[in-house]
Amino acid sequence: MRGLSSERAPVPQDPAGASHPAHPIPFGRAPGSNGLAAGAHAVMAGVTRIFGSAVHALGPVDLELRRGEFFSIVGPSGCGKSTLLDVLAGLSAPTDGTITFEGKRVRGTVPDGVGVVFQEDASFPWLTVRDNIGFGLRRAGFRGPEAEDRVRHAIDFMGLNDFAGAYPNQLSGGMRQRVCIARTLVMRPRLVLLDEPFGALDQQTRLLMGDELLRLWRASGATVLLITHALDEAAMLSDRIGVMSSRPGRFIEIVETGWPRDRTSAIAAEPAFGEVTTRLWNTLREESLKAMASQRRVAG
Ligand SMILES: Nc1ncnc2c1ncn2[C@@H]1O[C@H](COP(=O)(O)OP(=O)(O)OP(=O)(O)O)[C@@H](O)[C@H]1O
Repeated sequence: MRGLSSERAPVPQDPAGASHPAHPIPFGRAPGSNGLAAGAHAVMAGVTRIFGSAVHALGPVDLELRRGEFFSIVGPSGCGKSTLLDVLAGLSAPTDGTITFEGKRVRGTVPDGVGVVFQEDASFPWLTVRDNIGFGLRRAGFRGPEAEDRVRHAIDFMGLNDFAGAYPNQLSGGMRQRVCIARTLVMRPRLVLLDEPFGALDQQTRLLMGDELLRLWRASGATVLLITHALDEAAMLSDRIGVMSSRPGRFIEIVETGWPRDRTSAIAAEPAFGEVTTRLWNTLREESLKAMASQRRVAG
């Protein structure tokens, strides 16, 4: 296992070096099987987002996501994390700067190959688990045996076999979130953006879901960007963690964990895990105090 390393912005350039999964891939393809060279997968260059004339929410931000990596973002509340994700996904236009995904400019719409999972339970209450998971496929015109096969695999992979015909109100919060994740991943995105997907879950379920997310990440070969408030979650799951400043959010440190690709939540028992979380907290503490002080000024 490599040791912890950390650096201050700017973000380094490096090939992905992702290993190929040895088992079947229910949700996607092996890294590189789309014919694209390893390296930068998505790039934000000089990106800012200003709301109206007064709220400078983000940036300037430079970020290079490496193909197949698991990258998490932590930062003080209100620093612009969700704004960054929205802009990267093409859901919101940047005020300045450029975003590219697989070498193409992102403008106005979510590019083909990008999937987004939000914190709030986005399952459709009137559809069964099976139909929820197949929703995007049907909308994209996938029908017949291939679509059915993908949905069946997804249900199986997520351990939802006994609930395929159930409705969301018959499921636990963790299961509903699994349905939402499966619904995104069944589209086989090459870049998955997750905004606090486990925010509403209890600690135990979060840990289990984290392991599941790692399993999916390995199986799909996708690049993952996760936004989280939980430092231990970021430390446990990620290859790299970007720490953002208080608003307007910028990257003040990128921590590289050096975890092996086949890691699980058991990594939390390693001494190096404590080093990662301590480093994150040391950087974040000062920024969180700044954010709280400025919120107090606004309130007062
Ligand atoms: N549509 C909008 N119009 C005006 N201001 C906005 C809008 N969306 C976000 N903001 C502001 O931009 C700033 C960043 O918000 P954002 O939601 O990106 O932060 P965050 O880091 O994700 O917050 P949290 O950690 O609390 O979820 C905040 O001050 C927020 O009030």
